[in-house]
Amino acid sequence: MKVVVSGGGTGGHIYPALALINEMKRNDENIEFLYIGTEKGLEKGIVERAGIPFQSIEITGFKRKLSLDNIKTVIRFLKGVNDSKKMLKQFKPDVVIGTGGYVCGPVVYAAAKLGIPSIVHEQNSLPGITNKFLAKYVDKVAICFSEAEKYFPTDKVILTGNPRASEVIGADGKKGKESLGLTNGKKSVLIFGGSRGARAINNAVLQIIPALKNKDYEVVYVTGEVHYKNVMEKIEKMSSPPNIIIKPFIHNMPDVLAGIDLIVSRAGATSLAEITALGLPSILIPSPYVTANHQEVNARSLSDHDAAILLSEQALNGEVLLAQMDEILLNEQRLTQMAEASKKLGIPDAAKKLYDVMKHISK
Ligand SMILES: CC(=O)N[C@H]1[C@@H](OP(=O)(O)OP(=O)(O)OC[C@H]2O[C@@H](n3ccc(=O)[nH]c3=O)[C@H](O)[C@@H]2O)O[C@H](CO)[C@@H](O)[C@@H]1O
Repeated sequence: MKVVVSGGGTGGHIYPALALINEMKRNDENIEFLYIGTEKGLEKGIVERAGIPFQSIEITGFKRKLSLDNIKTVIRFLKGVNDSKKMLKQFKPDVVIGTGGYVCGPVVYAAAKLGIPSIVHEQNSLPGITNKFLAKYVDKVAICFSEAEKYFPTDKVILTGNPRASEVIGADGKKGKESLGLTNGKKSVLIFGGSRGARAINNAVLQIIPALKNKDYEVVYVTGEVHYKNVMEKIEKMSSPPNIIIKPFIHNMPDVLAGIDLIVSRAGATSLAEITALGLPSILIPSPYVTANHQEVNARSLSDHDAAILLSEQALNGEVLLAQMDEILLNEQRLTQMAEASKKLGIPDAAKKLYDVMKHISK
């Protein structure tokens, strides 16, 4: 089988694609892949690092308001469709999948127009503009939250979950802890702001660094690549306690997640799929800067079931964050209750489900 995968911009669209690729490779050793992304998104680095053949097209997203930029975007979209058609005709895939981000627009549209079986994977509970547009042309729309069902044609939509959930299930928590130098048998919390980091979360963490010194738990704090230098400059001026490990980005996230007891993060859909697959309690601070506030909807799907605490960015500060971390991490019963509630929401066999749909449409 030959498969084209396209998805990009941020980790939330790229890691599900790679998890699916891994699942397909495990089941079919003759399978061939081509990943189509952009040069500018995070996908180029992450996909090439994973050793998957990568080609790029140029594309930008639509502005919500009418503008000259939108005309340029339409021109770029049409050029993207043309370039994608050339790549598809050359590679001759049996099936094409888009996992989100602007780049999938021209790639999946081109596939549908060439009569190649196609599918989009929507990670969020509120779909993005690209997937809503593509739903008209593709054979299937795979979703991760039942809340997303109503936005797509009933005969096309199917709940598969997010393939990253399957990937983290098989991860090695002990290895993850060792890779960061965490102590075995000690509780730990991982704080990160999605795949790119979040300034608001960084500011709150900076306020509590001195207070963390007296805590009987360890903290892994991921700043996001672009914020790392700035955060470290501030941290160097205070004395950072030994129970905090600070990183710009974590490349072995499945193993790390499997070894952690509590998550503090944004509410990106792929992170949530990982958290629920492993049954991890979380404090979620949805990004208010995303389309239609979709991260809050994602977060509610966990907090409504007591699997997570939803903390708005407006209410976020160091004191509140520390109090909530203590409330969960220092109370074994609370930790267990939240972990169980989280686990119930996970779809650990998502990768297999999605692969089955792809095999079905490619025949
Ligand atoms: C600002 C924005 O538009 N964010 C969107 C983006 O978020 P974002 O890319 O932040 O997505 P998620 O939080 O869903 O996923 C992040 C992914 O990166 C991984 N990771 C993160 C940090 C790190 O150091 N190492 C690492 O490997 C996580 O394990 C996860 O697999 O895509 C999500 C999925 O469609 C959406 O729900 C988010 O709203």
